[in-house]
Amino acid sequence: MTTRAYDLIIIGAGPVGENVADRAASGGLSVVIVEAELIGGECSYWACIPSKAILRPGAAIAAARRVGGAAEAVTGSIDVAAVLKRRDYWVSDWDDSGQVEWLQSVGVDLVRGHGRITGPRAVSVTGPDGSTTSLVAHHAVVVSTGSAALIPDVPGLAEIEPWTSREATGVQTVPKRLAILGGGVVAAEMATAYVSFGTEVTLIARSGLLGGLEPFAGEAVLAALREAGASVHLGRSIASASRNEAGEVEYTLDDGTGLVADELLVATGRTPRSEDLGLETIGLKPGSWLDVDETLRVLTHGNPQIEGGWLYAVGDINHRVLLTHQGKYQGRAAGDVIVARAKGLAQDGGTWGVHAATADHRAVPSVVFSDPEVASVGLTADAAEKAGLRVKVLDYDLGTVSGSGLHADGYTGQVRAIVDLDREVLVGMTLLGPDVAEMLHAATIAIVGEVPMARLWHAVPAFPTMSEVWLRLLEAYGRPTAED
Ligand SMILES: Cc1cc2nc3c(=O)[nH]c(=O)nc-3n(C[C@H](O)[C@H](O)[C@H](O)COP(=O)(O)OP(=O)(O)OC[C@H]3O[C@@H](n4cnc5c(N)ncnc54)[C@H](O)[C@@H]3O)c2cc1C
Ligand SMILES: NC(=O)c1ccc[n+]([C@@H]2O[C@H](COP(=O)([O-])OP(=O)(O)OC[C@H]3O[C@@H](n4cnc5c(N)ncnc54)[C@H](O)[C@@H]3O)[C@@H](O)[C@H]2O)c1
Repeated sequence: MTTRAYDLIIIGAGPVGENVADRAASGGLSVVIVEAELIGGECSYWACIPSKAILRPGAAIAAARRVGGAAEAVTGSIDVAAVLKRRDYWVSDWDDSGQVEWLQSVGVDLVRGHGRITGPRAVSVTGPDGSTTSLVAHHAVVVSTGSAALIPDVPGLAEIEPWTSREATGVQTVPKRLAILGGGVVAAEMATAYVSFGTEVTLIARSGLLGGLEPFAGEAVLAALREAGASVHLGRSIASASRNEAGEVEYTLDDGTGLVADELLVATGRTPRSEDLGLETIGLKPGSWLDVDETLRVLTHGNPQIEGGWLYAVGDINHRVLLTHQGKYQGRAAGDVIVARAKGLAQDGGTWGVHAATADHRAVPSVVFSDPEVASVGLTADAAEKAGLRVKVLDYDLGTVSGSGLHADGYTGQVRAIVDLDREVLVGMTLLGPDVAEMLHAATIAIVGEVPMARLWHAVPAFPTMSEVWLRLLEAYGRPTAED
C-alpha cells in the first residue's frame, strides 16, 4: 500500500471536481483527483451532453417546419441511427482519454478507483485491480461525487431493471413504446426526444409538468407533448410493475389502469452519491446530502471531526442546485478559497464576494430543452410572493414581437418578468417558446448586476430580434420621468 500527500484531494471528477482542480492547481496547490468511472462525470457521458445531442435534431427539424419555404424542404423523417451516431461523437464513445490529457495539462494527478474518507484529511482509494492507495491532504478534501437516479419504492419497479436517465441518453436500440414516470426536467426532455424518434411515449406524472417553474411553462410543454402524440396521465403514479415472458413491462397506475411498454424510464429525481464514501468515519451520515456554507465548506454542526474547515462539498452532492453550470460556478469559488486559505491570503465569502456562491440563491439560470423551450432565471411570481417581496409581474406574448414572427411562422411564446418594486430591479424572468434558450443570459446579467429598470431603457435590443420583448416589458413597467 502506498501513501501520497497532496495539498488538496478531490473525490469525484465530474464537471465540478474538474473545475475545483483547475482553480486550485492554477493557484499553486498540489492536487489529486479520484474517479471511479469516467473523467467528466454524469454530465459529459449520461446527462447534459447526450440528452442535448439527442434533442437537437428533432428541434432542428421542428424549426425548419415552422418556416414557410424551409418547411417544404423537410420531406423525410428523423434519421435515428444518425442521431445516435452524432450522440456517440459528443460522448467520445464513452472514452475519457481526452479528459485525462486535460488533467495532465493542468498539472492534476489522477487516481482511478472508488474513494472513501477514512478520517480527517485522509482518503483511501480502491483501484479497479483491487489495489489500495492512501492519500492525505495538507489542506482540504473536496467531495464532488454528484448524484444518481432515485428509484421510488414501488412494488416490482427495481426488479424490472427500469431505465434511468443513463439508459435513456445512452440508448442503442430505440424502443417502440416508452413509459416515463415523473414530471420534471428529465421526463419532459426525454419525452420530447423520444416523441421526435417516433416512439410511442406514455408519461405518468403525479402532478403537472415542470413544478417549480412558472405554471404556464409546464402547461405549454404538456400541450405540445400531447399534440406531438404523447399520452400523458396527470395526477397519477405507478402502483406496480413487472416484466412478462416477452420482456415487456406491464405496469399498473394507482387508479388501477393496466398498461404495457417496452421500457420504463424512471425520472423521479436524484439521490446523493455518498452512501459508500466513509462519511461515518468523520461523524457524518452515509447517504446524506452535505450541507455547506457560502464558501462550500461542510457545516460542522458541532462535529469536532470536521472542524478546522478541511472538508468541502461542491456540486450536486450539496443539493443547492442540481445543474452543471451552477456546480462549476461553486467549483471555481471553492478552488479559489481553498488556495486563499492554504496560502493565508484574504478571503471574501460575503454576498457576491469572489469566494461565495451567492448566485445559487439569487440567479440560477436553467433551460429545459423541450419544445417549446423553457428558460428561466431568478424568482417565479410564486417564489417572490413566498419570499415576501413587493413585486410587479410583467407578462408579454412573445409571439407578437416582429423578431419572433420572422423567426417562425405563427410563433407561440410567453415571457414573464418579476420586478422588485422596492429596489426597482429585475429579480426573475421566464421565457417560453422555440429557441428562447440563448435569450436567457441577458436576464441573468440584469439580475446579478442589479441593473436599475431605468437604466435598462438604454440597453437597446437589435431589430428585428426576439429580444425586443425587453422593450415591451419596459413599456409595461413604465418609464421614469425626469422628475422621478
Ligand atoms: C438526464 C440529465 C440531463 C441533464 N442535463 C443538464 C443540462 O442540460 N444542463 C445542466 O446544467 N445540468 C444538467 N443535468 C444535471 C447535471 O448532470 C449535474 O448537475 C452535474 O452532472 C453535476 O456535476 P457533479 O460534478 O456534481 O456530479 P457528477 O457529474 O455526477 O460527477 C460525479 C463524479 O464523481 C464520481 N464518484 C462518485 N462517487 C465516487 C467515489 N466514491 N470515488 C470516486 N469517484 C466517485 C462519479 O463517478 C462521477 O464521475 C442533467 C442531469 C440529468 C440526469
Ligand atoms: N436541462 C437541464 O438543465 C436538466 C435536464 C435534466 C435534468 N436536470 C437536472 O437533473 C435533476 C433531476 O431531474 P429529474 O427530472 O429526475 O428530477 P425533478 O426533481 O426535476 O423531477 C422529478 C419528478 O418526479 C416526480 N416524482 C417523484 N417521485 C415520484 C413518484 N414516486 N411517482 C411519480 N412521480 C414522482 C416529481 O413530482 C417530479 O415531477 C433536476 O433537478 C435538474 O436540475 C437538468
